Amino acid sequence: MRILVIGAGATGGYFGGRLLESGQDVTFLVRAARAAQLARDGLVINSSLGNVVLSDPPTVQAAELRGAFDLVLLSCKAYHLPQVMEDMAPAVGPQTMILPILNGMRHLDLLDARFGPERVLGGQCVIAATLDADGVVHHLNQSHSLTFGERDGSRSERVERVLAAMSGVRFEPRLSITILQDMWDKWVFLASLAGITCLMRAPVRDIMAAPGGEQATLQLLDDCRRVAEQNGHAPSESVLARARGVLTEQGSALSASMMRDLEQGGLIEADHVVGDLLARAGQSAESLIMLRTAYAHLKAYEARRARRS
Ligand SMILES: NC(=O)C1=CN([C@@H]2O[C@H](COP(=O)(O)OP(=O)(O)OC[C@H]3O[C@@H](n4cnc5c(N)ncnc54)[C@H](OP(=O)(O)O)[C@@H]3O)[C@@H](O)[C@H]2O)C=CC1
Ligand SMILES: CC(C)(CO)C(=O)C(=O)O
Repeated sequence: MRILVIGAGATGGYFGGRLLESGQDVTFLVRAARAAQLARDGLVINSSLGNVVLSDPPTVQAAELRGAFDLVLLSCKAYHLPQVMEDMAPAVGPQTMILPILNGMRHLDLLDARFGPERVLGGQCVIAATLDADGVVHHLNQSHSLTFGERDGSRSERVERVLAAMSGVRFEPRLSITILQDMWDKWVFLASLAGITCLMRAPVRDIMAAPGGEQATLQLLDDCRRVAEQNGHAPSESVLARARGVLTEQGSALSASMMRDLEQGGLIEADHVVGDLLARAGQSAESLIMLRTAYAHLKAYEARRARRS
């Protein structure tokens, strides 16, 4: 299976690197600076689940991209998606599967409109990873699952092939027949985690140590849950119980990747992860005070960042 990984950043570098490590036919679509870095230093993954240095990993830049790939693993940030869709278009043929692992949901609509819904799988990953200034991928926790599936819930021959290509890799591949619900479940959790850790500029443990921190977190989770329910994707009680447990765990160092981006003064996926959820609440958005506050805070950060640069 010819696999094109879009971007060799935190998630693309990790999952693409693991696929390459296991002998799969992987090429990274990268921009010039990352191409030079990878040619010089290799793709370096630091992980408590196994370090690896992959020297001279196969890369391609947009202008050189020719011929269809079997699978495109899409791992860019949402704000880069319009340009990425232009750049990856030559790699998408009639049989190509596009597997996005972005947080949120809106990218599905954009990909459907550009490439046709029949080419777009559902997907998500659970991992905490970051790319440092030297281009090293740091895996920060013990999770590294990549879940994917047909959005109509079928176990098609093509997704079985993806699963087979991922067998034996050093991450957890999961073929799901409920991928849309899985994506909504993760979105509810992630929007809560990103919203609260950015708002409080702190990981979970410090929020739990603050008066009212737990209450604010649970209120935000409930706001996100209400939007999912309104859109026909209410999380189950067990999913919610797990989310509550993780979001309020005493002593937990967990924070969202959005908080890491924000603390570094970088771009953030405010509209994609939090704004789009609020937009899907329609008229009820008025009553979602914590979700609206979290979004207003992220937009204020963006406005300040834009003014300063
Ligand atoms: N990091 C995490 O722990 C997690 C992230 N996610 C989600 O995964 C998605 C990706 O996040 P993450 O991996 O952290 O992001 P990163 O910013 O680390 O990686 C994205 C990469 O995409 C590359 N890129 C952007 N535009 C192009 C282009 N036109 N052509 C080629 N490459 C391009 C960037 O390359 P360049 O160096 O050239 O800018 C960058 O390295 C997001 O939606 C995020 O929310 C989900 C779970 C966990
Ligand atoms: C919540 C987490 C760590 C799970 O993968 C994530 O998606 C993120 O921080 O962006």
